[in-house]
Amino acid sequence: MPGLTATAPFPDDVPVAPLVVIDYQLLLQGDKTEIGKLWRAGTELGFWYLKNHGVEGEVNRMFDLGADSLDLPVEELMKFEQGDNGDSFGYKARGTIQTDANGTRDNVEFLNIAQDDALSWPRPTHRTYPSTVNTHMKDTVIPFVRKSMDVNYTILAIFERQLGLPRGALASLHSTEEPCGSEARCIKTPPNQSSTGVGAHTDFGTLTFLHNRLGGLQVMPSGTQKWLYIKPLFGHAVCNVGDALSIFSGGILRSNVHRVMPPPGAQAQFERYSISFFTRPRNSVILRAQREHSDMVAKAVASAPDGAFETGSTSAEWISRRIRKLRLNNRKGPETWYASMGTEHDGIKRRAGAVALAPSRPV
Ligand SMILES: O=C(O)CCC(=O)C(=O)O
Ligand SMILES: [Fe+2]
Repeated sequence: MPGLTATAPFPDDVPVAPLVVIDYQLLLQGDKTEIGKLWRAGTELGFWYLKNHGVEGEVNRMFDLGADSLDLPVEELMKFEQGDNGDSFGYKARGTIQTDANGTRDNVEFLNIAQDDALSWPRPTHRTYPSTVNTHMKDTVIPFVRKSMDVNYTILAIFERQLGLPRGALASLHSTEEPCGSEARCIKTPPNQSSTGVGAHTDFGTLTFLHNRLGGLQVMPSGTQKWLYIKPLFGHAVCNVGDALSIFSGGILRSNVHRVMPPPGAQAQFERYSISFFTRPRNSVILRAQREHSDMVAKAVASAPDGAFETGSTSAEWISRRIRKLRLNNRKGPETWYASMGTEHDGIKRRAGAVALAPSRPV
């Protein structure tokens, strides 16, 4: 199926980000060198590849499910549209969100399936989904969600230890006893685009587990003004830290700015799909540094500007604000775009600066 397999090679003449490769099996074995590599990746770029994660089969099935679902007639998909109130779950139609401060329309569509709806299936916790999702909930979505949760919780437990937090301090903020914003996502970008797919952003939540076959994802390393492609590597996931985890850690872990551009070179002529899983905190968790529980986090907060990492916002409010402000129907001017921004942008860390705020352009 076009876009589902890499039908053209990733070009070798575009700038590429030097992500480290982390071996998930070594993490599970408690390998100290691998844990050290993960810690450096989490605190420096905030992105890394993950190999041997054991979710390859489920990911393949999610690519098929995503393509089948986003091939449904748009009138059918529109019955599940996320709307303008800041809800994430459901279908996001093309052209409904802005990709920069000028209000440039996006060209991607996606389907978000709540972790809670997968776990409570067949009873919906949040909402219902298109028929393709229902048909494959048991054999595809639920196994993908469960395995992705295991991967992200394993990484979270490592960061918890490395940050000097007591056992369970981060895990308890992500327990399933309360609804949360965690979700699986399939994104589809049409072929031969010249404009931005997903504008510069940080991820809203804790950890992202992403699967790409075509290029297009770009990251801007901190202290630079350069967008670098993340080259898809066969069987390797791309993982990254989101805002919530950056805030919990007092900024020690980095939630880096990234965006999705058309696939580079000959890959541009194909439809692009991506599959991701976002772990996010329980809805009522307040996004603030966990400084009472860790000297390392307390120290990081002490050296940051007053009030940094005290958002006063619950996880649910944080996500809802950011999605609401992205929707073009809610746009009042450039300030609506700025209000959609997360930790790299809104003054909590002041790292990426004005560059990430500028309209996105292909490199
Ligand atoms: O499609 C991709 O490669 C990444 C998408 C992304 O950054 C997101 O959905 O948050
Ligand atoms: Fe993202």
